[in-house]
Amino acid sequence: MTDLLEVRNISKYYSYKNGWLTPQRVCALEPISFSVKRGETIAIMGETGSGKSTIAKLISGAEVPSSGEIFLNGELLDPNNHQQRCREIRMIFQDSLRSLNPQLTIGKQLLESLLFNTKWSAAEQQEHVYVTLQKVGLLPDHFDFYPHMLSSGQQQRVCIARAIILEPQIIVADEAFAALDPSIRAQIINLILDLQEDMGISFIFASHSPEIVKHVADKILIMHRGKMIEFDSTQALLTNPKQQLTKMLLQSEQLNKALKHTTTQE
Ligand SMILES: Nc1ncnc2c1ncn2[C@@H]1O[C@H](COP(=O)(O)OP(=O)(O)OP(=O)(O)O)[C@@H](O)[C@H]1O
Repeated sequence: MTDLLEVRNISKYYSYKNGWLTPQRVCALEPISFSVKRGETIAIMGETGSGKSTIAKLISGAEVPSSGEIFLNGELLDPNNHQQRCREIRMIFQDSLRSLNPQLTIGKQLLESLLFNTKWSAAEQQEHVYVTLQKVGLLPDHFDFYPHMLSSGQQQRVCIARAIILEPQIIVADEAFAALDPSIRAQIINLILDLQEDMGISFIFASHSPEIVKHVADKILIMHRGKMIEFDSTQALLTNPKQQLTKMLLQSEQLNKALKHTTTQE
């Protein structure tokens, strides 16, 4: 497998004003570098506030890095070229279900990306939406449904349809499936694995769930207070973690919840 994505020394600082004081600078992410191969799945784990979402937003182009560069197939990605980024790298957000417009039918919402990013005829666009609905396990009839007419699992399938409709090379998901019922979550994860196999998409996802990470990820990146403290294959981190935090994050869901609780109390 060749490197599809290369992240080189990207960092993120936020500035915010605190009353009349001089602006404060927060380091959300210290410079990190890693690469992702075609078809590979990378999980990002870490406590709350460790920088997982920041990495997801920088890769998807939702935020501009303070330093560093990102290369796709060896080509430098321009942080301000949103059209290039949104074709090749798609993001599924934490509150993806709320990102569906309640006033537009599913078909119209899926057509939007095609209108802005392709020169296809209306008939070609419509046909592509039907094919995409089918790929995520929905029916052509769902084209005319409004979001409230679908179950949460079906709505999540629509979010995945929206992510794959432009046939991207990478999907970035930020805790996108955490709110789903466990049985639906399992179906959605399996759907993503099937799509990944069919379409050769690389998948980068932030997650607090060791169960999902162990099931899905080829490699795991461990974050702690804005720093990458470990990055290795899932197997290597399960059998020989170098950091105590890695061990704890990969232990059971219950221990993980306890860890999350103690870190938020700090
Ligand atoms: N827009 C912002 N302005 C100021 N600080 C921010 C901003 N976004 C994130 N941060 C800070 O950057 C750090 C990393 O945040 P980030 O959201 O990446 O963490 P996370 O690991 O994704 O957390 P969670 O698991 O809760 O989603 C935190 O200290 C956060 O408060």
